[in-house]
Amino acid sequence: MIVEPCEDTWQALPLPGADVRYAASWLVKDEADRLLERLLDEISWEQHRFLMFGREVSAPRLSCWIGGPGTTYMYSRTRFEPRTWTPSLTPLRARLEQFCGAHFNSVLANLYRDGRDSMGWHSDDEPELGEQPVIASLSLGATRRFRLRRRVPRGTRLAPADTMECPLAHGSLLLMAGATQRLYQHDLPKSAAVDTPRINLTFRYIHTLASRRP
Ligand SMILES: O=C(O)CCC(=O)C(=O)O
Ligand SMILES: [Fe+2]
Repeated sequence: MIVEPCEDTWQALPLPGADVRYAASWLVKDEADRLLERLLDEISWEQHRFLMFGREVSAPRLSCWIGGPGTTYMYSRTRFEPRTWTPSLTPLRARLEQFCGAHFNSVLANLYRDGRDSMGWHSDDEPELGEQPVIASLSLGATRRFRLRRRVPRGTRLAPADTMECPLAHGSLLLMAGATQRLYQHDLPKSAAVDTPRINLTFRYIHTLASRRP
């Protein structure tokens, strides 16, 4: 499938020290609709399990880690071997590389089946992503609340006003670059009112580190 981004411009989010940009309708609605249908079918959705406080837990969403050879990804002390690129994702990756001026060799696909699925606060700061990762995040389906907040030392209180919210619309693209992961965390909270699915694709570049853990 050829994905033709529509003309759009970046809107920078006012987060000191970070580089976060949002393009509200990177894909026109028809293309976004078709891509959502294709990906629901094409991706082999799995429930990832990982360690949290020493216990194995199931992620509250379905996921699939996709990439080329050597793009093994470690998070929460769990190792994910990549699945291969799918027919819709290959041309999409090329378009995104051109639009963002960056290389991507992998993508984490997440499927939030409805508003009960979510993702907790985290930064995408694993060593294999490098010092200043460029992450392109494409959203399809239900609009969900994406939040960002500054990383602060443990025990520091943050006021509600310290959290910025950016609803991610069907066909939108969010780019996180520079010091964003080092300085900020993000999450996708549960939303009781949402009863339709959403797919999010975060395109990344995995560096092969000589010192990687086995
Ligand atoms: O679903 C989203 O918009 C966020 C996904 C995310 O943060 C991630 O995959 O690391
Ligand atoms: Fe993330």
